[in-house]
Amino acid sequence: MAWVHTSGGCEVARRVQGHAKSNVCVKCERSAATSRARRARRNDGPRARDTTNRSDATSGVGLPMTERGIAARPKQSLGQNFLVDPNMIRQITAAFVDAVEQAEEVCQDGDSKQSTGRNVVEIGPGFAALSQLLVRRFPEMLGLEIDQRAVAHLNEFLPEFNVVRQDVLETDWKALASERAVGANSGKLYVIGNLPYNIISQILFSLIESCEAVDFAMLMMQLEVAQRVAAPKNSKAYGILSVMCQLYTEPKILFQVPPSVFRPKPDVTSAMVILKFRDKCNPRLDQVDPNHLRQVVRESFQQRRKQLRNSLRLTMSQVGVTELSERWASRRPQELDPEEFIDLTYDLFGPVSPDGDTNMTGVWRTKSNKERSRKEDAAPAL
Ligand SMILES: C[S@@+](CC[C@H](N)C(=O)[O-])C[C@H]1O[C@@H](n2cnc3c(N)ncnc32)[C@H](O)[C@@H]1O
Repeated sequence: MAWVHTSGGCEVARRVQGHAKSNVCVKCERSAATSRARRARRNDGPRARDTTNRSDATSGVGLPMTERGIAARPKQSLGQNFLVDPNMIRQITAAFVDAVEQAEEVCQDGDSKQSTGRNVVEIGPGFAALSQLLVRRFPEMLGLEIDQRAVAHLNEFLPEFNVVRQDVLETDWKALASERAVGANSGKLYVIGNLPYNIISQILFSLIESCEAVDFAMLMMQLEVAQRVAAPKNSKAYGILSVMCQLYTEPKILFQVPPSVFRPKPDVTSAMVILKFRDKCNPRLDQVDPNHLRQVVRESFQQRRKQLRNSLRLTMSQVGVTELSERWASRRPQELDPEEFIDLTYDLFGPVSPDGDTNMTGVWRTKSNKERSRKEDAAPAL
């Protein structure tokens, strides 16, 4: 008689009462006996014991792990693709330590006092794949993690790591820097994160809005997004993200990261990117209203194939301009340097009014996780 595994699909084998042992599930074509054996191996078999030690191979700290190399069932809604490959984890942490040392210009002879990492912030440490190693070098570093299960786990098994439960999209980077970066060489934050891909642009914009508080950020992102961030003008990937990131930072793709180093495996290749925030952003940025700059960049790229004289029609009518100047009229947005968007904004709107606000807070970022889920809760089911 045909039967199927029930409860949670074929991974959780629960035999339907009365069916013979040799029966094969009509869905996964695996017998009940095979499923039982797999379950036994997973719970207390030798493979499970082996993989419990996998965190030792990764770090030597030995946080408890499941067979999949992670400490709890990943939540897709929080973009939880955990790093499990020891070599990749070492490569990322080594690159971060190098970047900190470069930022602090630590002398090769070791004369300089090493930072204890009070200004190091990890976004979304999860189950500490990176922090296990980083906290040894930066004992005062801070983790911002939204998932209470991860925070509780780290408090128990990695108590030396200062991690707080927080939505990174609600973080006030300037306040954090004045609290934690005082006395650090640059007086700014060093940020690292393997982040949920669905909020990466929001995080980038929130860091940009607080650019004076951040020295550099080393972030994992989808390769495609990394290429957009670092794209030169006239390339296909050049767009809003490229303009904004390059106006405020010098982005550089460090290396690619294959799906195989994560659990669960994402569908896409990722990349580690470092964004070094500019000490001196273009002084003309202070002469335009950031809301106007945002409007011009967005509108220009909304119809990227069109000449600016056509794509900027709305803004032109808003400011009462009938013709764009020769400098801009027949150009397309991908032909403009990031800095030229400041000039274009200035030409359209004029200087920011003396009582105008050049503070960027809230200009680019839109929704926090809380707002998003509130909105999702309120939305009617489709
Ligand atoms: C891709 S996982 C990476 C976890 C860990 N760093 C690693 O490399 O294995 C992303 C982490 O960010 C956390 N996260 C997601 N949204 C967040 C938010 N808005 N604020 C803070 N952390 C968040 C998730 O809970 C998860 O731990």
